Amino acid sequence: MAQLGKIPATVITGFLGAGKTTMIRNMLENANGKRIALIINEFGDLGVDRGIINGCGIEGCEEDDVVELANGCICCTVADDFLPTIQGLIDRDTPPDHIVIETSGLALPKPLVKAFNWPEVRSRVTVDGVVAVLDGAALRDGLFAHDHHAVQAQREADENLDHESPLEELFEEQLHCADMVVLNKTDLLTDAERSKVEADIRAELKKPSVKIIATEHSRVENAILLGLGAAAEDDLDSRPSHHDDGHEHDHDDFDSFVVSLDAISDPANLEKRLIDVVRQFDVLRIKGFLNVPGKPMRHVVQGVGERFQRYFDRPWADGETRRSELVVIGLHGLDRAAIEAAIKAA
Ligand SMILES: Nc1nc2c(ncn2[C@@H]2O[C@H](COP(=O)(O)OP(=O)(O)OP(=O)(O)O)[C@@H](O)[C@H]2O)c(=O)[nH]1
Repeated sequence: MAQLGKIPATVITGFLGAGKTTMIRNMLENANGKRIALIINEFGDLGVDRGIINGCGIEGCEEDDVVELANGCICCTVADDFLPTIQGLIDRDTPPDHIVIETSGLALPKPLVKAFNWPEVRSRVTVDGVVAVLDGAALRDGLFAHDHHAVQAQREADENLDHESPLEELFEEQLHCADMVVLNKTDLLTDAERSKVEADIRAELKKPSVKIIATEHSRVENAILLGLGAAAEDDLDSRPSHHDDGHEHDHDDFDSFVVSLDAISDPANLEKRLIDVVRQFDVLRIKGFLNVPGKPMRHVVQGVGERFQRYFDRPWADGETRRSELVVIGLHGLDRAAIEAAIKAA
């Protein structure tokens, strides 16, 4: 048993807003004393996901068990950022029982799995499994279609679709690298839609052994999620990638920036403007926090495409500056000035 004594690491991939952070929160809430360290690969320079996890108040979830990678792309920062981070975790006096890595929704998973073959890491950690979280509602809406002929035909028929979007490719990378697929947001699907989406995913998967688990709010038992024993770092060949020829992906495919706002007294009105922004520009995801005057709690905003959620998540801490900040993530070439103006328009 080559894996004996190694710390298992689970890599969680999935497109923007699929439900990765939600899954991690569930996992921490049900850790049952297992010490789980989290490595979060944020896209953009505002640690929103960290904020959501740290604000959770989950017992046993210690502040220093959450480590954030500074740069948005793991595959380019493996040596400078990721390896030292993982080394730091395993060199602790009490190393974690399990390491969970949430990749940015736009990251390629395979270079990350490859990084576990780095000598000092390989001897101590194994990739227990790669889990792909998928947004069932987005798939139903055909946002990441698998039928390339249809997509191509659609592109040719529609002048607005002339650019070769890298999104399908990224989506395939995540599926092909996965040991388990979590089909999330099934509350938004009918039974027939769910069967269709599952069949589409099954057709795209390369390994018949990969299980597809349908979930609402990313609820999967830890016993199912953790302990897959995949040793993915030894099994790279079964995970085909568009980038296996060494061709680097183009980091300019995506943009992200932070918009700082004044206090927001009417979040519902702001949401309307955000939906307009998503409709007008190539924006994929908007998320962040708002300072609502007169409210003791921080207000979270989460947008995936045109679907927005808002809620008060926790009280502002003593000494914490009450701020309103949103991260906007989209395809390269976002018109930042126009988007900022549209968001701020009274
Ligand atoms: N209706 C519905 N909403 C969900 C479900 N799972 C998650 N959401 C919502 O979808 C939004 C995105 O969820 P997250 O868990 O932040 O997604 P993520 O994959 O971490 O997103 P990124 O960090 O942007 O990549 C949040 O508003 C969630 O509350 C689900 O099963 N059904």
